[in-house]
Amino acid sequence: MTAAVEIRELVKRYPGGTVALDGLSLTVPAGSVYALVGRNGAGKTTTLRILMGMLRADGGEAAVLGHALTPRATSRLRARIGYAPERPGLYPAMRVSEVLAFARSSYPRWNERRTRTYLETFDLPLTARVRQLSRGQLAMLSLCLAVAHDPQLLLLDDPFVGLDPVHRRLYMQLLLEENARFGRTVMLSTHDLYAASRLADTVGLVHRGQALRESPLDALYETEKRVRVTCERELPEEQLRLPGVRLVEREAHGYLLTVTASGGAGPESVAQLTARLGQIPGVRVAGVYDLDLEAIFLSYVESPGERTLPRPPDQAAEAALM
Ligand SMILES: Nc1ncnc2c1ncn2[C@@H]1O[C@H](COP(=O)(O)OP(=O)(O)OP(=O)(O)O)[C@@H](O)[C@H]1O
Repeated sequence: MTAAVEIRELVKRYPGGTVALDGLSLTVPAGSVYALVGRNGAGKTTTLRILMGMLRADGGEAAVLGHALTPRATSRLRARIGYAPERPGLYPAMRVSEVLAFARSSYPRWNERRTRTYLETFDLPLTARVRQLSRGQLAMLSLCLAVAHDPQLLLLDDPFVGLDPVHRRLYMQLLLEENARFGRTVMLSTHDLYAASRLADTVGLVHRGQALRESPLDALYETEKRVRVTCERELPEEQLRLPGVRLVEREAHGYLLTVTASGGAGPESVAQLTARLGQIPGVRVAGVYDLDLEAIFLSYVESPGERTLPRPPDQAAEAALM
């Protein structure tokens, strides 16, 4: 089996008309740590809930651990999936020990020793009540619950929210260990692009219910670059828009280009693309720069109007209107 999750052309419409998924296709390789990233409302939670069988898609197909997602399959698959939802729905009055006992009764397999070790690692007292737990502590308890039954696949929805940097690092170490030692595939949605870049080997960028880009992280760094060009004379922007050039920004002595190599009809490598740019009369390539995951993310999903804050109302103009 090569894919732990395979999603093809998935569509989900909510009552009221919101199209949350608009033909989403993704492949999560078995054994990978896969980060699903995207803006608020991109469709990440919807995707994970469909994979858990908590929501029905309106179109398309999905397969989890080699099984097509039918209502019968999902109830059986749940024993093989560890799910940590965005907002864990635990009874506030229950103690941590009671939550564990309740969850244990639902699974034939349960690794009590490891669960206890994780609780200790996270300093989670068994006697605390759910309502006394902070947001970060709830996230950690949620992970303990998700891994306790030795699942093959972990689906974690925004797991780092509320974690302090020390706990976030511990949490990431545990995930990497779960992945490396026990071969669990981890698919997580997150806005924490630092964590995603440290953890994930594959990234899926979802935008408005569609996959904008899906790639191994190494390949993403290799193919997404910024190129600074200087121009001897005034040059229309359009001349720089070669295949593979996604964004063109004006600078003092030229332009800053955001480029993607190997993109469809684009060039095969960044070197080829810069060579072609250098052949444009009057253009000199001054430098090629790496991008981190956040910069890559922003270059795909940020619209130009969002880069500047709205201007405060002009008081003089307002006064003149009164
Ligand atoms: N129960 C619902 N009823 C109606 N619309 C919904 C419902 N749940 C989600 N949506 C809408 O579907 C879209 C996708 O939501 P979803 O929660 O999947 O996004 P997300 O990528 O997880 O966002 P975030 O990063 O903010 O958690 C959004 O426009 C959201 O408002």
